[in-house]
Amino acid sequence: MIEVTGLSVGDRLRDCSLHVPAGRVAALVGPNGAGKTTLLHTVVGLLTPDRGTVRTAGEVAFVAQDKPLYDSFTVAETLTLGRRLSTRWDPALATARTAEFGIPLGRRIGSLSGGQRAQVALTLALARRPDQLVLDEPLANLDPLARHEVMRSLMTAVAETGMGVMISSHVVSDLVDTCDWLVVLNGGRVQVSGDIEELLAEHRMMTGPPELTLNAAAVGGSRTEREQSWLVRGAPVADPRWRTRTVGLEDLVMAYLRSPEAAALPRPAGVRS
Ligand SMILES: Nc1ncnc2c1ncn2[C@@H]1O[C@H](COP(=O)(O)OP(=O)(O)OP(=O)(O)O)[C@@H](O)[C@H]1O
Repeated sequence: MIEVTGLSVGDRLRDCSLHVPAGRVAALVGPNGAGKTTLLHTVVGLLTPDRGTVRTAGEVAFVAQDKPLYDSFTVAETLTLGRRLSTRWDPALATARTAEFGIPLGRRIGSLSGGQRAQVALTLALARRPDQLVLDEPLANLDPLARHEVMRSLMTAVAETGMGVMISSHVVSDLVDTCDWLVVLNGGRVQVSGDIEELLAEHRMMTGPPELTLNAAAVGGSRTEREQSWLVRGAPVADPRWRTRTVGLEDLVMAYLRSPEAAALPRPAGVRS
């Protein structure tokens, strides 16, 4: 569970509120400089906000964007350090994961591939048996195969433990199959926070001839000489001259990012039952 209320950090985060229920796998998406890292650092306690509060339940493990590990340590030494720093350390999980990914315990961290380094960083976090895992761009700089492997192994861990995850990424397609909660951050503000299935069910794309007036709550749209298309939140428009189609996660995220003033937040603000 992550509950953020009225959070402000300089002009990097402005009055952010969101509530991710326990056990959810939340995607945190937004353009460069949106404030994703700042939000995650505040959630895990690395940054003190100017205003607002953060609540998390249980043990929180964080994997930072640059996956800080000691290059001169071997994998075994890295795991030993992890064990010394955690009271909940699961040695069997740590050894099984490194074996599963074919990472030799005697190898120095500095000589690992990007994918192996990501898996060691993830292993260090998972072996602490967290209730909430927070990952800042864990897939950055990884090739498509390694991205898939990291996400697959993460989802296996989630299925086994029921822990909550918040994972930031620029690439929505990496998260489509794995996340069930969406947070869109744009210009330091939370634009969207909600259950992905519910969000997709309550939005639709409406396309119609250019002269029609749309009587619905539109997030954003586009217009050509021949037609106009709008992402609409709420009930579909009854007029049969409008064609309606369901939206995917990428359509939804892009529409909100293009309309920074639009928002899809739970009622009452920031709190879900
Ligand atoms: N230590 C800092 N002090 C002041 N401003 C900062 C600091 N770190 C980042 N910023 C600024 O805060 C804004 C948000 O940065 P942040 O790294 O949180 O965004 P982000 O969404 O994670 O971006 P990216 O996707 O590029 O990693 C940016 O404008 C950045 O330049």
